[in-house]
Order: sequence, then C-alpha cells, then structure tokens
Amino acid sequence: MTDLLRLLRLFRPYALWLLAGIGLSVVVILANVGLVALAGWFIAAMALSGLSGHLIEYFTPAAGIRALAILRTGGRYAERLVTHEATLRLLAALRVWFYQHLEPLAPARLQYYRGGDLLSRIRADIDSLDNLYLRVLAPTIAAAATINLIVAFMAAFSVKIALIDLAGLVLAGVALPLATQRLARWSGRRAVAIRADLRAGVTDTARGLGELLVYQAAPRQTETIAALSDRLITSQRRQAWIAGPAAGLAGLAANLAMGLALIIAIPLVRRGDLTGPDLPMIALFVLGSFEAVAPLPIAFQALGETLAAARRIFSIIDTEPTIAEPAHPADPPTRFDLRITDLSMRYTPDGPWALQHIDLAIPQGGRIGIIGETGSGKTSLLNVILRFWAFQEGSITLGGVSLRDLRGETTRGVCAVLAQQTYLFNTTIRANLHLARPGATEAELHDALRQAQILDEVHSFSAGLDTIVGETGMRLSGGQARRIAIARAFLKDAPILILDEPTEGLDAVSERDVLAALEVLMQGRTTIMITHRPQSLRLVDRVFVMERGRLKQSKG
Ligand SMILES: Nc1ncnc2c1ncn2[C@@H]1O[C@H](COP(=O)(O)OP(=O)(O)OP(=O)(O)O)[C@@H](O)[C@H]1O
Repeated sequence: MTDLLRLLRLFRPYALWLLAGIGLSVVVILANVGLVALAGWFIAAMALSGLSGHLIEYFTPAAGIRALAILRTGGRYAERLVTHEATLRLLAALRVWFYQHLEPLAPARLQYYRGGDLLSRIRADIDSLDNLYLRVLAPTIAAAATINLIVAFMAAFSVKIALIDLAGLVLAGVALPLATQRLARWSGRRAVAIRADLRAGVTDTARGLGELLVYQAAPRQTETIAALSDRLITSQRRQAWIAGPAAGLAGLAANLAMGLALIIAIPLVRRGDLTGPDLPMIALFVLGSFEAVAPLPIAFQALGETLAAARRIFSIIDTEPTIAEPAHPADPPTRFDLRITDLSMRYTPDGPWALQHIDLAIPQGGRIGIIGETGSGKTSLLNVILRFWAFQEGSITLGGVSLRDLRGETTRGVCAVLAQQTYLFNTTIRANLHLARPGATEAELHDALRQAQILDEVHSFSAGLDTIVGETGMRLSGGQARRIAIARAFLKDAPILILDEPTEGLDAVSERDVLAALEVLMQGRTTIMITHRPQSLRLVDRVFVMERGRLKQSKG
C-alpha cells in the first residue's frame, strides 16, 4: 500500500492529463452502453410501430444513435491520444527521476548490481509503472464513476433490475478482480524477478561471448538462459491460467445479469409498467454495462507486477549514497595544490583497510608517480580523491578547501581522468570529444587532437571526425583510443590530471606516442600518475610506492 501511495505521489504533476484521460474513458463507456440500449429500443419500437400501424417520431432517436456513435468513436480516439500522451510524459519524467537518484550511487553502491539488472530496472520496471495508470487506475476509476450513473439510470425503470445489475457488476468488477489479484500476486512478482535475471544473463552472455566461446562454456550458458526462460514461461502460463477463467466468469456474470433482468422485466411489460421497446433496451443496457468492468480482472492482475516493479525501483531509490553531499558547499577552489593528511579508508565498515595513514602533498603543477604491487591500494587512492568512495579518517584538501566541503561534482569538475580502460562511447570521434566540452568548435577539436598527436591519423580515416569508434572504441587501436581520450582531457582543460596506467597494454611505439601526448597535457597541471612503466615515470618529479595501503616516497 505504501508503495502504491508513493507511486501515486510521483503521478501528481500529471494529474490533469491523467484525469482528462479518465474523463474521456467515462464518456466512451457511457456512449457505448447508451448506443446499444438506444439501438435495441429503436429497432423494437420501429418493429412494433410497423405491426400496429402507429407512426412514431423516429428522427430524435435516430439522431441520438448517430450522435452516440460519433461520440463513441471520437471519444475513443481522443481517449487514446490523451491517455498515451499522459503515460509517455509520465514515463519520461520517471526515467529522469530514477536516473537522478541512480547517479549519486555510482559506482560505490551500484557495484553489487549486475549491469543487465540495472538496465532492466531503468527500462522494463519503469515501463511497467505505466500499467498502474493505463491498466489499473484509469479503468478502475472510470468503472466506479460509470457504474453509479448506470445503476441510477436503471433504477428509474426498475429498482430490482438495477440491484441485479449492480450485484453482477460488483461480482465481475470487484470480487473477481480481487480474487485474480490475490492468486496472481505471487506469479506476478516471480515473473518480474525472473525477467530481470533473464535480461542480466543475456547482457552478460553478449558481453562475455568471446570468453564463453574460448572456454567452450557457451552451451552451459545457453542452458542457464533456457532454464530461466522456461521458468518465465511457467509463471506467465500460471498468470494466463488465472486471467482466462476470470475473463470467462466475468462474461458469465454479464449474461446471467441480462437473463435475470429479462425475467423480471417481462412481467412488468405484461402489466404495462414498461413498454415493449423498453424490454430489449433494458436487456442490452444491462449487458452493455459490463463493458465498464471488463478490463478490471486483468487490471488487478497487472497490479501485482506493477507493485513488484515499483518495489525494485524504490529499493534503489532508498539506498543512501556512500558520500553525503555537503549541506552548505564551499566555493570551488582557485588553487590546485593537493594535500592528503593521515588518510585511511576501507570499502566496508568491517573490511580491511585499503588505505592507511596516507600523507601526501603535491604543489600546484607538481607531478607525482605511484607504483606498487597489484591490490596495494593505488586505484583506491584515486577513487577517494575523485569522491567516488568515501574515506573514514584523515583529510584531503584542494587549494586549502576540504573535499568534504565540496560537492562531488565540483571536485570531479576540476579533474581530468585517463584510465587504462577510458571509456569511449560507440559513436563518432566528434561526439566522444564533445563529451568533455559540449560547445567545442571545429578549430578547438582539431587543436585538441593535434596536441594529443592524433590529428593526422583522424584525418586519414575516410569519415574523419565522424568515424564511429565502435563498442568501447574497438575499431581504433589501443594507442589511438588512448590518444582520443587524451584529446578529450585537453578539451576539458582541467587543472588536475589523474592517470591510471595510461600506457598499460600498449606496444613500444604506441606507448611512445601516448607519452609524447601526455607530456604536453601534463604541462602546468597537478598530476598523479599510477604506473609501473619506467618510461612513464620519466614524466614525473617524485615517485611514491604503495605497499598494502601505505604510501612511502621511493628512494630510487
Ligand atoms: N569496490 C571494492 N570493494 C571492496 N574492496 C575493494 C574494492 N576495490 C578494491 N578493493 C580492495 O581494496 C584493495 C586495494 O585495491 P586497489 O584496486 O586500490 O589496488 P591497486 O593497487 O589499484 O591494484 P591494481 O594494480 O591491480 O589495479 C584490494 O585488497 C581490493 O581487493
């Protein structure tokens, strides 16, 4: 219930659109019921008038039928437009809302989620939230509103028939949907969870296809995915088993109500309390009234899935970011000397210390190199400086301002990062460069590429700056991708440079090109470089050694 209320609160800004959609649904249902009932009355009245030879005024009912038919068709069209517009606006806003909550959680809090699972939450779970309006709220509210009018109208002819209609509508519109929802809740939740696992599994398989083929593990992975798919089909089948009979029973209730209405109405016609044409009108009206509740069994079944999706989304939204942003952020620093004092950090409250009592001072424009064995804590230090992870003890200041007083965005805004696996997006070189400076002119892009020593190579590609770099920059050589990333750093023009193994995995020639570009980039910027390559260490003033989380200046 709380999840439902939280969801409804998210819908509030779109209340007008949503209400307009519901209003149009009411118009369509009433026009539909009115049309069949009036048509039944009209045909019977014309037949009886033919038999008796009495002429009736048929212009008004014929015009009424035409008007209701137009209202029904036009209303349905407008209803589809408005409800879909409302839903799409809502979905767009929900995605942005979710992303805004997701961003501060990266990377610390998101490391335990699988990539495919997050994707599934962003896409499928958010999408299924629109069910709440389209398939649950709109039909339920429209049904509640129309049932009142329908029963009141019927009571004008016969209270008994009105009560029978009401009983049938309550059975088909409340009792059956509630039973369906109760029965389908479990399989609905299961379906959402299995679908998420399936997506995560398929994403993993696609990403690791190379490894799976090399280690001949593809058949096993296929079996795992097939098993998940079977479980999904089983839970969907269970839902269909519930939905099918529910829809059948709703139809039965409608026909029973119509039959009973006829049984009550026929004596009334005999007694002269009702006219002959009233009989088919009442029968068709009662039958038609069930259109109002027809979508409800499926609506309530969808509720289980929607609430499960909402719960999965709220579980991320409610996660506290590891780093709390300062309530009153300090102004961005104007100097860029970095001082680290007695710094200690660990990833989990009871885990081992990844960094212990680190002291380090780098003057503005100074360059230091850090070497150390794998797992000694080098990357952890960078994570802490970039405010990706929190530190528990000590302090870090930038130009005299504590990082704890700066917004994470401010800190990252003054740093350019070049990592071993700097991410290039699967788009053009131009778009990858614009990431660092969205408004960069052609001349600025060329300048950055020239400084990164890759301009000539980019010009030699047939599409030049519009060359698509491929998934994670796969269509470029390692050295080229690294230099595009350096060009991006030139464009960002940040005063602090963070380099994590910038020449790792490159051959001697590529390493030379990248180092030449880096030498220019490092001019006048405060630089921290993690590397174990002697060639790279030539670019720094001092070298430190990281050993099991402790930092010492190298004697060599
Ligand atoms: N996200 C994390 N969660 C928990 N522990 C982590 C995490 N990242 C790193 N660690 C742990 O912190 C310690 C330091 O790791 P770190 O990645 O900083 O080492 P490194 O010196 O950069 O290693 P490498 O040279 O292999 O990149 C290791 O024991 C590692 O297992």
